Amino acid sequence: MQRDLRLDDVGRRYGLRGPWVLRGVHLTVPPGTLTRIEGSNGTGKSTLLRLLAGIDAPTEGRITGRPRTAYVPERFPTALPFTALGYLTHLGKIHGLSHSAAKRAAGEWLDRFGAALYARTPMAQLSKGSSQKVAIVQALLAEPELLVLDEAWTGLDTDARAELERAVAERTADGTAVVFVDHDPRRLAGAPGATYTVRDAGLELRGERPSAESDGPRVSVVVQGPKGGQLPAEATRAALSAEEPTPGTHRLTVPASHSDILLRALLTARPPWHVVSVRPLPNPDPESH
Ligand SMILES: Nc1ncnc2c1ncn2[C@@H]1O[C@H](COP(=O)(O)OP(=O)(O)OP(=O)(O)O)[C@@H](O)[C@H]1O
Repeated sequence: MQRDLRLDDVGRRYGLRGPWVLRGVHLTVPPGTLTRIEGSNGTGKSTLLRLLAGIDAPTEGRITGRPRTAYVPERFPTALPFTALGYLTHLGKIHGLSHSAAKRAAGEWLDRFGAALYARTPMAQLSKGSSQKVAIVQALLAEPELLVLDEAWTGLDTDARAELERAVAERTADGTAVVFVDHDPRRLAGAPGATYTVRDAGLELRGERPSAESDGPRVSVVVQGPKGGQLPAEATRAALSAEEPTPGTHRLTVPASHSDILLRALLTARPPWHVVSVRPLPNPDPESH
């Protein structure tokens, strides 16, 4: 994603005389950011995500800077005459892959989400959880610059939920913007980004670092690097805080969902950094916030 996606004075209502579901919305989504959208039921979260995903158009206002976008809708249509693998291979080809590359990528993603067993199951026969995995894989296969996730974790098993958090962290580290809605306030808590609340048809910025230091699981990573060495930029971005207690030794605090990214950045740096310890931190007392 090269530039910001911008919503300028955007409004949406359904029907000529319907009430404004959204009005006067200004939102900027920069590359590589993670944005959470929250709000009570029926306030317009999905409407906003559909506008961001580009599958719906605003009634008024402008949306500019649209990047290559993928979307996981709240309800994924499964009544399609394909097997899971056939459908994903087809989509991979639409995204420019050869047949064999599309099939391989689709198979790898299904495997990563624990759905390889269902690769040859007709879509219409998939369980809710498995079809949700197909919905997620179709979005990730597209290697989007903007990924829009509407309750994408719903219906997933524990491993797949963690895998989706990892995939989101990987994508944001690679410059993809991710915008998501999830009913669980702890989802991706502590990951960098902003949280907006949809209320009274408008959008309120709740915080630049949603529940960051407050309630997300965090990990402390101690590393040693070359004398006077700068931490890799990717590692600094993933970290919530960094200190250098003794010269050359750095202690980083990172959301647990981003620890893989941090470690990869440190270990693949040239020269690589030495990871001294990785330990989970106790969750801070929510009462203290
Ligand atoms: N296609 C549509 N046609 C008419 N009204 C719609 C349509 N989609 C949404 N609405 C209305 O717009 C309002 C906002 O709906 P939306 O689904 O965007 O909210 P939401 O915050 O995502 O809700 P939930 O938390 O229940 O998923 C609701 O009153 C809904 O009935």
